[in-house]
Amino acid sequence: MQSEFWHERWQTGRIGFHLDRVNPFLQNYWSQMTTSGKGQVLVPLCGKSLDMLWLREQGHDVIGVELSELACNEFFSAQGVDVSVACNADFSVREVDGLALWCGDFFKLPESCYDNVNWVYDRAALIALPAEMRQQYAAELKLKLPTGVSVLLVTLEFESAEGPPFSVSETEVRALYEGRFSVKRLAAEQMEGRGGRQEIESVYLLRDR
Ligand SMILES: C[S@@+](CC[C@H](N)C(=O)[O-])C[C@H]1O[C@@H](n2cnc3c(N)ncnc32)[C@H](O)[C@@H]1O
Repeated sequence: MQSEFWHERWQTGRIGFHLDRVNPFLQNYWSQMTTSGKGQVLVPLCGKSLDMLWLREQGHDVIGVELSELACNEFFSAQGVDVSVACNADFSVREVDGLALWCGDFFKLPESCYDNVNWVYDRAALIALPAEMRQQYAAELKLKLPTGVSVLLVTLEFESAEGPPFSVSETEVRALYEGRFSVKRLAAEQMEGRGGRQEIESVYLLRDR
């Protein structure tokens, strides 16, 4: 999936993936990720998701990573926050009150960004990528995340090979992550998706072994 595809989606406002509310799976299942206090949450391919605000409200520091400058600007302007932009490696970085948005290619994120990560929240990141990139994405996380990290992963399954979003089965989640994490499907809900097709939205808890 080329970055141009996503830039164009943001420029033309074709962002049907964006929710104007906090994802209910996050609210319902975050407590299963964390029993101990506050920490840092990495949100890969974050768009301008309100989920990051919710995580911040729980007292966590948040690092979002997003390709689109437009998305990053819209995230802060929607909150009426003026934010300055700094440069770091291949990224522009906006940071306010423990919430940092790193704007650039996730696959080029400096290793130091992983140093203090306690949890990862992935909603519509893995499923935004075609099969080969999903492997690279999971490999990146397995390699760079510090010991003890857990991941809350939200995926979609449906009868089509087209995407994004791409259908990702439980079998694939296990194949991608079981090398390092135990994988538990916490819930699955059937829903009507694009064009009325039947989709299953699942939430997984991945725990470092
Ligand atoms: C399907 S959207 C999901 C956004 C967000 N997680 C949400 O729940 O609304 C995928 C996002 O990933 C971004 N993206 C795609 N490839 C990326 C990459 N290589 N690095 C960083 N962001 C990327 C896109 O611009 C898009 O905003």
